[in-house]
Amino acid sequence: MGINYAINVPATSANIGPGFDVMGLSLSLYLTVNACIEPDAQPSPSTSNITISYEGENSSGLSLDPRANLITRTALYVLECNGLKQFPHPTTVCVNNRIPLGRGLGSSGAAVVAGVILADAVGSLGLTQQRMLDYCLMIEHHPDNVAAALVGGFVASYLIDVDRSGNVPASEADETEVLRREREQKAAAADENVKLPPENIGHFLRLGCSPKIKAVTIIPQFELATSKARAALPGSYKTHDVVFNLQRLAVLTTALGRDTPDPWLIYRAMEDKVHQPYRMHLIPGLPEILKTFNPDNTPGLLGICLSGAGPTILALAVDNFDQIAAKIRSVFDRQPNGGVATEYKLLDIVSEGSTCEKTSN
Ligand SMILES: Nc1ncnc2c1ncn2[C@@H]1O[C@H](COP(=O)(O)OP(=O)(O)OP(=O)(O)O)[C@@H](O)[C@H]1O
Ligand SMILES: N[C@@H](CCO)C(=O)O
Repeated sequence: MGINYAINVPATSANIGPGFDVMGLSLSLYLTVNACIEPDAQPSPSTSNITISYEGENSSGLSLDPRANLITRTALYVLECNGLKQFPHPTTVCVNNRIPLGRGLGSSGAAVVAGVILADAVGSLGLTQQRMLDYCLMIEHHPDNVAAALVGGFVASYLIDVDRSGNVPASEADETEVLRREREQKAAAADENVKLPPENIGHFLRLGCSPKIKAVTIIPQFELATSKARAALPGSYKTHDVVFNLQRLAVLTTALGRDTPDPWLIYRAMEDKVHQPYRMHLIPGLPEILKTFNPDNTPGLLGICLSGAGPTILALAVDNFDQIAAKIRSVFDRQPNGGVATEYKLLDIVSEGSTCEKTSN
């Protein structure tokens, strides 16, 4: 007899053009984590009592060490914050991940959300959604992906400006994710005192999104680490560029929710001067894609942008999905040195966020 938890977390596309670190859309592509514990399971002194298996995207490249794997490492952090040193003994965790890694579809955000929900489930912590978001934000320092993955739909979010580490200056929020992960791993290995997240760090609002809109995602077959794409951004911006984005973002928050989406209104509202211009050199074909396709020459298209930190291209559309995908892919095909191989996924924007279903057998 065991208790099973089936956790489902959607992929997400962050930014949606001007909403850098603000906006996220949840998409019909999932990370699934099945966890099984015995009903009378007890905390165990050793991490070896948890078994992890993984199938799906990049199945050979991820660590199955519970202290290194992002899902279980996050779960351990949340358990430790709540006075539980380990997973219950024995715990088996089976991960099935359909979200490509390092492509701008929120794979790390989904892993972090799954880890928080996993801890909540196996530790019977009773965390509210708001508290879960606090934990997520201690790991993934920008709220756009995790908020959308947690609550679903078209989501705007902001962070309260606090020192999330409890003892590290807030400026470390800007360290690269690779460095941050190294620091967190060292801290975990040294079994330092675990810092509880401050309460209510992240705030979000679900916005309207017309059910007619689908996400055409063109996924280049190379990874781009978010840390690398963030390192390409400048330290300061011209007022004109910030105003350019603010104007568009304000319009975008409402434009996607209209019953009949206005293609040119959305197309212009998805332009950006804060992150995409600085990431062009990392994604061959991106400049041409953003410059070439518009609602006049590409019927059905509403708007086009880099998905998250890239390299995936997100085209929001109401019709002619396959034709739009073919046009974007052809730009990647024509890139020098044999082109850039891509995959195409037509995804729904899902209004349901993460779920956790409990069953006994
Ligand atoms: N299911 C998973 N299990 C364990 N680790 C994962 C999982 N998914 C992602 N990761 C970790 O997150 C890394 C990718 O994170 P990164 O932030 O670079 O890209 P992304 O989240 O896919 O893109 P974006 O943040 O732009 O949407 C992977 O290399 C891996 O270390
Ligand atoms: N807002 C983030 C999303 C990627 O996780 C970025 O563009 O860097």
